Amino acid sequence: MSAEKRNAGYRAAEEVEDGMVVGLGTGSTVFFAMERLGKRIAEDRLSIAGVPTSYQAAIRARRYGIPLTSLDEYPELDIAIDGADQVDPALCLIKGRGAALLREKCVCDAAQRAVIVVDGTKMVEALNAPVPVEVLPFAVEAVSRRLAALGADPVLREAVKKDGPVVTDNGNFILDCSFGTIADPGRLETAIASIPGTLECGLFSAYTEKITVIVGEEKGCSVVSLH
Ligand SMILES: O=C(CO)[C@H](O)[C@H](O)COP(=O)(O)O
Repeated sequence: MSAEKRNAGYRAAEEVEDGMVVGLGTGSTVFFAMERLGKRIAEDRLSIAGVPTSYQAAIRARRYGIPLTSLDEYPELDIAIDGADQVDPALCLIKGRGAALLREKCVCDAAQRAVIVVDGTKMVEALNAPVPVEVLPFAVEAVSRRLAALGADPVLREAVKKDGPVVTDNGNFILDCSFGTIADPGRLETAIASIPGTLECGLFSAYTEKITVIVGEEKGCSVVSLH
């Protein structure tokens, strides 16, 4: 599995050109892209700045020698590189296993292009994984009821190595919501977004035109886009 992830990440790093400002996603696959970018900075004098989507991404980027900046400094990014949990044939995504979906969506929205790095197990005919929803703790019960009315059975994500719920980098909770097979991701995303107290959900259905998916294979990778 890590060979596939490495191949996808390394290939994504080749999409980055000198002078670019790069959104840096969260997760094990995108870290390979960061590792490669760090190498290009050190060996090829690549000059870039990264906008990290989480504390974890920021820590990794620093370790690899990638200079960091912010979305305030650069509200428009040249490119974002990120992972995903599922990708459907229309290039709609489910993200958020790492609970970084809110900043990841801000960065994806701000980027001219989004390069999504996955292994082949993430490519599905229809999205059916639980959708993470970032929720204001104040409203968690009310939001939970509204999500249940949409057909989910929301589960408050529990932390590992900490008692109680996961608290995101933004101070919020995560509800993991299984909807079964999602027939219309855009419609569901809009319905979830309309619930007061919901910050974001892990459905990414509005960026299909600017997304390129790099699917890592045992040897090499394949590239999927709608254009
Ligand atoms: O959305 C994410 C974090 O919130 C990740 O990008 C997604 O979960 C993929 O992670 P990995 O590359 O480790 O499989």
